[in-house]
Amino acid sequence: MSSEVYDCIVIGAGIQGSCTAYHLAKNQKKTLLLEQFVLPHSRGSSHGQTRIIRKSYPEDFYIHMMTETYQLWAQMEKEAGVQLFRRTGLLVLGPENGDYKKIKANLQQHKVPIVLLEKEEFNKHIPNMNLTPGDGALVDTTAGLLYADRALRSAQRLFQSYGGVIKDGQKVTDINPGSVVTVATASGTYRGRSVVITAGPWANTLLANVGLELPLQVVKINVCYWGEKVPGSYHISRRFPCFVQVESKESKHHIYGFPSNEYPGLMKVCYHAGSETNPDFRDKQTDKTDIDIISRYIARCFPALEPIPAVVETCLYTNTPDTHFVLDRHPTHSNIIIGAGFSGHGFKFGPLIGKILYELSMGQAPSYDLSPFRIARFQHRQKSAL
Ligand SMILES: Cc1cc2nc3c(=O)[nH]c(=O)nc-3n(C[C@H](O)[C@H](O)[C@H](O)COP(=O)(O)OP(=O)(O)OC[C@H]3O[C@@H](n4cnc5c(N)ncnc54)[C@H](O)[C@@H]3O)c2cc1C
Ligand SMILES: O=C(O)[C@@H]1CCCCN1
Repeated sequence: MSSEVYDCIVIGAGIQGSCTAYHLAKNQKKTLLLEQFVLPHSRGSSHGQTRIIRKSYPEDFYIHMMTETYQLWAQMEKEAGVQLFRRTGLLVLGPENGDYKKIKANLQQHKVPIVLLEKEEFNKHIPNMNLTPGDGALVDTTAGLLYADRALRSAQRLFQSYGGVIKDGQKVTDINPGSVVTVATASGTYRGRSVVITAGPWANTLLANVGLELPLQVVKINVCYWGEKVPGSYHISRRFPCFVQVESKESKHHIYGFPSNEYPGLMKVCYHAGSETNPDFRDKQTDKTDIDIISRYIARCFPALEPIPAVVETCLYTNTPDTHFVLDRHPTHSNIIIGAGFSGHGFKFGPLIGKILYELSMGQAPSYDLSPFRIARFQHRQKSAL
């Protein structure tokens, strides 16, 4: 074992761990970032070209957090000298009385600039798309997309430029709590005054080492790309926005997509649900119900797309029962910090999550009210003996 003691060891180099490490090193903390796979990799939740960034949430606390998050992304863009955010607007659609109504009211209450689209003028703004009768439609004009792979690389590169150390290809196999925490991998043992666990779909595997089990469900998401019948019909350069259909005839779960940009002639449209999986054996899943749901939605609402996917990739969600994140200290070891359960919507918050986990790991008061994110909310479900 090396005699070196880090201020913090971050386990897991997805967007949350990489952003946490970035804040730590930027604040002169001696930090080690450990990753089980050789970087970059596509087996967790943070790979792929794009993610939606938006204030369109029904909950106040997420809108509130997004104000600073946009600033932190802009700051990271500046430091990295790389474009990470592209404003496309986000088209939000759904039956007037459901979640759509809550999102609209929340955006209006928080004075987020939006444009309400009446059905008569819908196609003037959004060509090649059919608005479902009875659905409301609005555009959150501040929203857009994040270049995800680039953002992840930028956080890791900045972390290293501030003196941080990344050791990839090193799976953590044991964690021994104490005032100095010992973390073991097959290649070495490391010591840190604090540890942040941001292990994505593997969170519970790691937490078992510190006597904790959270009610997390790992879900495989099919990331589907659909061919444009006329290439360019939904292209980003034609100002087609990102969209979220919050509920639809086909499903109560979101269907969401991005303007075509990543692969020429293809538009990414996905379903916000999938089948439960084991992150180490996920390719055994063959359920295609989700793809059928998107197909039917596309046939009905996107007349200029082929309703059969041209490319299907995979990505994992780690869901909590209420879909809110876990941002907390370990209940008995206060220098072990947990960031988990990002439930398919955590990427956009990366730099703010990183700041919050940094604050917790340094024993500081967090800048936000973390009550929606506490482990204690699962008390009745927890299987741990704590
Ligand atoms: C298809 C899809 C679409 C999404 N769309 C959006 C969106 O539009 N907007 C949005 O905001 N969010 C979105 N999300 C959610 C977002 O991408 C995730 O919330 C986020 O990437 C989670 O990051 P993470 O760091 O927690 O997990 P991960 O990226 O999985 O990182 C965890 C890391 O820990 C490592 N690790 C695990 N165990 C160990 C160990 N024992 N030792 C060392 N390392 C370990 C893993 O290898 C992994 O690299 C989407 C997710 C998916 C899958
Ligand atoms: O976090 C987001 O913004 C998207 C919305 C749709 C579902 C997937 N995640």
